[in-house]
Amino acid sequence: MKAIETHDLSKRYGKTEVVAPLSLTVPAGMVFGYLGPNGAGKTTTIRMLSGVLTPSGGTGTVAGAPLSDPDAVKARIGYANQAASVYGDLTVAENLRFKAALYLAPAEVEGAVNDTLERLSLGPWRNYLAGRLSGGWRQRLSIGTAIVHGPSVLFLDEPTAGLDPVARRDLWDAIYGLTALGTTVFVTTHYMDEAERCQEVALISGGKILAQGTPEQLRSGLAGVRYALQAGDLNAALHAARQMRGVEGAWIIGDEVRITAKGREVEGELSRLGTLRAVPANLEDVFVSYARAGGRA
Ligand SMILES: Nc1ncnc2c1ncn2[C@@H]1O[C@H](COP(=O)(O)OP(=O)(O)OP(=O)(O)O)[C@@H](O)[C@H]1O
Repeated sequence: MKAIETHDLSKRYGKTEVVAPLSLTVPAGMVFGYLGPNGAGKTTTIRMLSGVLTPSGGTGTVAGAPLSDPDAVKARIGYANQAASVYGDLTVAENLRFKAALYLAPAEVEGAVNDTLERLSLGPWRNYLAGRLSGGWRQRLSIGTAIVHGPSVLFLDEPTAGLDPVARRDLWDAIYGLTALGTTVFVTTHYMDEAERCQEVALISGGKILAQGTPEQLRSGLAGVRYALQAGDLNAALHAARQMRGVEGAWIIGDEVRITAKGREVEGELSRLGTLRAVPANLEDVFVSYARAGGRA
């Protein structure tokens, strides 16, 4: 079953096409990553798919509801963004109850609140003021308010922005937990390590999808070879590598120079600069490669 399906969905402001005709299919029950640089059109796409922004063209269905019926879409989806929209002067349970009461019959509210507390491990914080929660737990509550009415598709717009690495990891565990009951999670992120955790990703740039597939499919489909180079003078090694024919790109990561080359011919020349080893491609390599091919380095 498809959780999201669009045909040529687009958005323009005046003459500027912010989202080019987008035909996207997201299977139900997975964590789907929407990955792209600032201004790529991620938030605009999410807002159209959530029924809060009217598309300029195209059609689509989300959780079985047509985008032409935004109220039906809104009733079936949840939406949380990086701003962690919760009321600081209400407790965790009160925040959930407030949101649930907007959508559910009075008799259903308390059960929905308790389910949500359990699904997100928020039980111990039930009577805590939301304003006193740490950033990670506040964001978790924000996700709770987005799922308390039982949507089958959840949109998360950069949910981990500004969180520390431990809070990010914990939040991702919670996001995964949501798919256990069949919720589809459509999440945007800038972080490549988070994209690796998605079951499927779409890479977008300039409002267009550059590639879509599982992280493994995208990595294995990449041309060229990649190396990590250790050298005494990293800057000198970086500049020397960049001068070589056959080297497509080089940059410093930590205490190594990471190099993308067209093929293995350049290996001998590179190994004269320091200790060289071949390394597997990651999603960042995939993204850079597609962005270059699309004319946007
Ligand atoms: N209301 C608007 N009027 C005109 N242009 C807009 C409007 N909203 C967004 N844009 C432009 O559309 C483009 C895409 O914006 P969008 O917020 O969707 O990108 P994004 O991928 O979510 O970026 P970020 O990662 O920075 O949040 C940007 O160039 C932005 O300036």
